[in-house]
Amino acid sequence: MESVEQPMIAEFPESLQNREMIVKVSHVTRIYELGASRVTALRDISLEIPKGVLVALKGRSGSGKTTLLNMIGGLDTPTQGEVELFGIRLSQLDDEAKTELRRQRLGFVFQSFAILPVFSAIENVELMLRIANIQTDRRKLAMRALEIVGLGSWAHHRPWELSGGQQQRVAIARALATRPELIIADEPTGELDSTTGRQIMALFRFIAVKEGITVLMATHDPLIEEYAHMVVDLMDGQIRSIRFPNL
Ligand SMILES: Nc1ncnc2c1ncn2[C@@H]1O[C@H](COP(=O)(O)OP(=O)(O)OP(=O)(O)O)[C@@H](O)[C@H]1O
Repeated sequence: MESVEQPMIAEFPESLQNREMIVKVSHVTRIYELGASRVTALRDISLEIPKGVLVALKGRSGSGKTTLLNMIGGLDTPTQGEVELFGIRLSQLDDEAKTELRRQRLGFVFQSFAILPVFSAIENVELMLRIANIQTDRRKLAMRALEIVGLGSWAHHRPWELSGGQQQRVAIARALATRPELIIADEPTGELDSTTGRQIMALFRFIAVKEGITVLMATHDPLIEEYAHMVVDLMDGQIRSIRFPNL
């Protein structure tokens, strides 16, 4: 495979230069061993992500987006290199500490919504607060998260009474409710039509700007160019460019 010269760290525009960097990826390589064959999913990636921005990870299928999200979310371990979240080196944490860090400081949103059909919208959100071991005010916190995503009046509806876009909003409220510092979203608009997809991207931008929560989303969707503060283009496991289209 042709080797390209990667931008090491983005040259941040002035408005981001004094922000806290909440994610630091340093020279990360991830090689999957499948019997005798080896797949290099990420190759010497370095990247810094500032607080309070919407970051899009773009690239064709197989370019390494999900692998990089898994590294940053502490769900997988680099073959080489280091990931730091909030100044903590993930390599220094055992599995239990990583799980705790995820529960307390990260939120996850997936393409398939993954909300539970037997529970109402608010019960789905409260369940996450219970998992995060939050003992008090769960109903209030869940309602606030549903209000942020514009579903305050749908709190007691069950998923089958909601549209796909509304179900994804419940999933976003669930990720928001614990007040994470970083939300990681893998193709969150992949199952939505383009109008609904746009609304979800605008919502993520709103969450980044108004709530100060960094949102890192992997997407194929070209509409993200209109919403993301920072766009990282991946190709064959390497960063091809880092851009700042909407600051
Ligand atoms: N568990 C695994 N075992 C072996 N190879 C893997 C594994 N996960 C990913 N890969 C390979 O690593 C490369 C990057 O995959 P990855 O899923 O990160 O790409 P992606 O950009 O997220 O793709 P998509 O847009 O289709 O989700 C691909 O060649 C893929 O086949």
